[in-house]
Amino acid sequence: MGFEYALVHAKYTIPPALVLTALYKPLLTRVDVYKIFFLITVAVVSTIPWDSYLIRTGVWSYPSHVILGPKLFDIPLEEVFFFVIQTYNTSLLYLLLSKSTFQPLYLRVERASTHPSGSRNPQWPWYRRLGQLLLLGIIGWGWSILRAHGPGTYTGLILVWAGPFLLLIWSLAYQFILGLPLINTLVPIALPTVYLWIVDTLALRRGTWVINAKTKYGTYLWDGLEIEEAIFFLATNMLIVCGQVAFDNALCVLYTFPNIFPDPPVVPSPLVLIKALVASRSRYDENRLAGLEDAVSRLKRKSRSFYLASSTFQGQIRSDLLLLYSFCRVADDLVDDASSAEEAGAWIKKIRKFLEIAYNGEIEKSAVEEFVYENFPREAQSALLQLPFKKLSRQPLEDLLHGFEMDLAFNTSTPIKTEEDLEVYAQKVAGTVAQMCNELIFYIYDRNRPLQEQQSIIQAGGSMGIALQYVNIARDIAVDAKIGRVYLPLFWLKEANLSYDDVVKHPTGDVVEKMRSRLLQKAFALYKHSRGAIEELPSEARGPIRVAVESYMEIGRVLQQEGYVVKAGRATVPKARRLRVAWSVLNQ
Ligand SMILES: CC(C)=CCC/C(C)=C/CC/C(C)=C/CC/C(C)=C/[C@@H]1[C@@H](COP(=O)(O)OP(=O)(O)O)[C@]1(C)CC/C=C(\C)CC/C=C(\C)CCC=C(C)C
Repeated sequence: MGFEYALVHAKYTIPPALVLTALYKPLLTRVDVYKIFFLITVAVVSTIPWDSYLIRTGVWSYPSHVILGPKLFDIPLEEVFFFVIQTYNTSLLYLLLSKSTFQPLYLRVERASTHPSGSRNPQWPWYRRLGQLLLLGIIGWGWSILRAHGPGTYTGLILVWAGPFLLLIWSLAYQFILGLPLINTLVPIALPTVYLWIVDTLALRRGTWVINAKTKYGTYLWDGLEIEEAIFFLATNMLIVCGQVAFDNALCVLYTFPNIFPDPPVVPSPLVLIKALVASRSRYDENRLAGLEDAVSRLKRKSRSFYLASSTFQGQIRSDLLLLYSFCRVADDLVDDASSAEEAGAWIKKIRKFLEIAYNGEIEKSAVEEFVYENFPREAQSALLQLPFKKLSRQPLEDLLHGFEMDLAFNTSTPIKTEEDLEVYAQKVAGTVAQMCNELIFYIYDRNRPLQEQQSIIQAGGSMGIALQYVNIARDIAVDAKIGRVYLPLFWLKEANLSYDDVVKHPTGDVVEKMRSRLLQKAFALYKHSRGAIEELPSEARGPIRVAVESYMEIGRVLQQEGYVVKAGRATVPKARRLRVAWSVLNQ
């Protein structure tokens, strides 16, 4: 009995596990736990028979003075623990590096050239076949050197064992394996592989495990690292990362295409995942993918706070919030960028008509599409058509349009005379947005929560939306003045002996600053009053909603400091500060 092998874990595998756990913990979801657990189970179950065979046939061995003693099918427990901890570490690294990637963008439609829409991505099936041929070749070569019972035995055993798993994963998930950014695939394979090569070099030198001289080539990658060991760690990390990628590929198909999977579960069974992976790629909805692509690029261009927050959401809710943002942004821009009040009014009318037909269960989808294609500019169409209106009630959307109508009234009168008017306006343009975010969250994660509980949380969300809108107004006093708008209540201006036009002409100075602080005070009071409700949301949404709210409220905190940085007339939160805020609220 000895502690040598156990010490390898104490020194080299457990410390990175602890660091990775601490780093990923604030982002961990139920699906992540499921994924890690699933892969560890597959890794342990598939490696035990193989490893046990290697030990029983003497390909490698462990001197009795380096292990604790207990064994499972002749495999020392330390070795079984190795399968668990390696899978855990590599999986966590993959999850960390993949968090910000919006994976549905890497799904590709594949259609036969006979399909009316023509041949999309005709190269993909070729990539699949090429990869399959390569892997079959590797398996065949492994088999031939294994059968020769010579120095290629250990290499052959690795290839014949790992090859078929890789072939299966490749055949199901080659699109993702090829398409995802290398930081999501190559890096989580390469980093742990090189690390384990170094650990292995040290272990082999100390004799913690020993490879039989007759079944190895005797070739070294570097001094002390047998080529077989190098291949083994590379192959196992490839299996873990490709397994994670395949899992994510399945989740993406499941959550992205309501035409194939109308109501997917949050934590799907392995059978459902397989169904998603084998679903024909010709059934992927191209319009849906284009809509998501538009939504991501719109969010990236227009809102740094919500873009950061969106990367902390996972799965279905991330797509739905992106699509909701896209809709709100497009509607707001159509109205804001109109060349006259009449044109803006006409856009509101058309959006209202769109809602009317989209929510009318008796009108065919094709008729709704036709209406949008005929009435809206090309770049706005996907934002309207992809709105997840089945998960949203109609009233907040209608209220949002009322809010836009209040904006239009600036052309004829001053719609915000009192603090109450300001609150009504903020409720319409932002309270409604918060309501819709929360409706989506409850629909996806907690549909069965008693309606009364949902309502009280949604109401608190509405107040939070108002707080965010106050921050928005406080930030944009000068920007709004440039287009002739003042959202500060007329009553406040009169108290300070200012007229509406005074502020339009001079939106700076001590008096305006005082009003800005007054508005921010109101914003922070509402924020403090409603932030507790975030902790009542389903667990998956709490951290990300904190990020969304806090990174926007941080603009308010910046505005309260002297000498804040202004870009394009607006106070901005430096990127490092935004990241710090996000990290700290995720860790709460
Ligand atoms: C994470 C993620 C992708 C969230 C998406 C949130 C979303 C759908 C935002 C829509 C934004 C939008 C364009 C709305 C149109 C009306 C409008 C302009 C509202 C103002 C937003 C400011 O956006 P921005 O700074 O880009 O706008 P301009 O520069 O003025 O053009 C608003 C200030 C409203 C934002 C309000 C929310 C996102 C609601 C936040 C509250 C919650 C999420 C609920 C909190 C929950 C509880 C229980 C308290």
